[in-house]
Amino acid sequence: MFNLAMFDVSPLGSEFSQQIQQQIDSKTKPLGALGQLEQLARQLANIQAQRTGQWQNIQLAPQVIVFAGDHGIAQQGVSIAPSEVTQQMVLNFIHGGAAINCFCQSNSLPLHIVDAGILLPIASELAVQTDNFTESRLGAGTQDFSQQAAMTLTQVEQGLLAGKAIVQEKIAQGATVMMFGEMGIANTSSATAIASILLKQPVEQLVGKGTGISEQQLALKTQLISQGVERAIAQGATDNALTLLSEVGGFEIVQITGAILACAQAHIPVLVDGFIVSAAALAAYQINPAVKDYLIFAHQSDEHGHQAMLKAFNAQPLLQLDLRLGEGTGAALAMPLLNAAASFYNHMASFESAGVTV
Ligand SMILES: Cc1cc2ncn([C@H]3O[C@H](COP(=O)(O)O)[C@@H](O)[C@H]3O)c2cc1C
Ligand SMILES: O=C(O)c1cccnc1
Repeated sequence: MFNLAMFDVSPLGSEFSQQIQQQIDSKTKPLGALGQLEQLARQLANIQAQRTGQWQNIQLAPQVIVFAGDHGIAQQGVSIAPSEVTQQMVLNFIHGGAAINCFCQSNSLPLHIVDAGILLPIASELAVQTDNFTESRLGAGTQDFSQQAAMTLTQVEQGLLAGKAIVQEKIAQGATVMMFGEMGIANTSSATAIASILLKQPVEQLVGKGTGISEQQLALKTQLISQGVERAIAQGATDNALTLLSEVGGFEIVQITGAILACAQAHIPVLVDGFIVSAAALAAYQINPAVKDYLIFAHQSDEHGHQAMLKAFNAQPLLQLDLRLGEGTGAALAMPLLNAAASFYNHMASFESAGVTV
């Protein structure tokens, strides 16, 4: 039987905080001079200490996982592209040609692709041959959430567990920091609906142009999302994350939600990408607010509503590059900053060892 207690997360404790702060303050620099990198080092060291008891040396073994899913609402013309592009992009990921492939390559990040429920599965011969690919399909795309629930509660539960299982496998293989990406034509509509319900803000304030739709399409998108949001709220989505995800979620968003919860549960930090992954993070936060302690926000997306989401987490994102792509690209681009935080924390000389007297 599915039980949300399977996603229990404990908040970060403070038993190591003093030693960690002392290590940072002993470094040969004015107190606090490494700014946000110091906060990053504190968070990374603390999470690792909760997991392993070891706080002196931050070890980062990153993993990027991109979840793909299709969305029924795409049929209404709320994106620049049709749903078929989701599968085409999954093939592009597998063949190494997408933006996320380039940034994983340039930052030496391993990339795994998950079919969480795109319209048509990729050819089984290719799926079998590709060892960085997992088939974890909840269906052939969701229903159009402007008209009816996107998926059943059973699919939500399966999706949360599937995301958790995928992450657990990567953790068992040694990953210690996780980045999630997504691909799914029209998934900014789903993410906007989730944000509107959880932030209790009207769709008009959060909706954006996604892939770059026209003003006319934006008006239609706003109206359709609002219809779905209204129904979801009537069904009790405001106080129940499972209802929320079944009403307006996406297969990739649900699996990312389960994956984020599983990371927090295992004391693994998550470097959160843009608008869609942040919506999954909001859903995870609704299920268990303690997840917040394990989240690091990579960047502020150019998608209109992302700022409001970041504000809800009281987050200061690491980068602002006007990205509006998803795929995990913002997270992959921010990973060098985590490496820099670990590097100064692990290797910088102390006043004592360097003989520097201030
Ligand atoms: C070629 C192409 C590659 C992409 N890579 C990420 N997205 C991004 O755009 C989609 C969300 O925007 P919307 O809600 O407007 O459809 C998602 O697939 C997201 O990952 C892409 C979109 C396209 C067209
Ligand atoms: O920030 C994102 O994740 C995003 C924005 C627009 C389109 N796709 C993704």
